[in-house]
Amino acid sequence: MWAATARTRDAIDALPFVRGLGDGSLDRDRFAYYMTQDALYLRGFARALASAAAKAPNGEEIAFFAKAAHDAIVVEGALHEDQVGRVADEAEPSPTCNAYTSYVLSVAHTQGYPELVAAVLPCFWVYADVGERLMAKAGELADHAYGEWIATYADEEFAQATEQAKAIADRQAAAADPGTVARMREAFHRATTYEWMFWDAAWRREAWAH
Ligand SMILES: Cc1ncc(C[n+]2csc(CCO)c2C)c(N)n1
Repeated sequence: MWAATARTRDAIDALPFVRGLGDGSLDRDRFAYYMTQDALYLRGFARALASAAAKAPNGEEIAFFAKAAHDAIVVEGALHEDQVGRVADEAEPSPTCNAYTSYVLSVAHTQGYPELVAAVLPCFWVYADVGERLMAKAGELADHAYGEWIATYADEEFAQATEQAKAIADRQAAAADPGTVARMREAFHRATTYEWMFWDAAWRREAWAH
């Protein structure tokens, strides 16, 4: 599945937003827009993770997704408050933020556990992948404008959570019928594309036309 998204991942690395995050040259306004949209995304995404916990077949996977839902709000929420302060209650999700969260929530509500696992996997995998790559290039994080962001996603514990999410998806795919596997691939691919769109939207400071 990961191999099928190689083009999208190359496109993510090439995004001006991601390059600027890596070398510290990204302007603060675009970063603040991204963090505000991300806070709105995390609230919806945490609900999808909680749904995955509700659908999970065993205690280990219930605990994994329930902790991921918790971390999406608490751990990443702390990063947000450090970086941009509390998100204003009146902040409105952008079209892309709305589309991505609505998409994962629609999978949560209309499809099964295997498809939902595939839909939430890029959120872990893309961020661990980008975090690791930016870390390798970043040098001393204390002197880096976006060091705290990079440290959050290059973290070893986060890498382990990503491995666990991949293992769960692999087990589900191995036991699934061909129709379910096809829907898992589609969900994985679409969510990976939404990850690209999310950064691109922040670069463009995307807004609603009306
Ligand atoms: C657009 C967007 N995509 C992925 C993440 C990363 N992320 C969100 S929730 C979660 C699981 C619990 O930590 C992870 C890894 C993000 N912040 N913003």
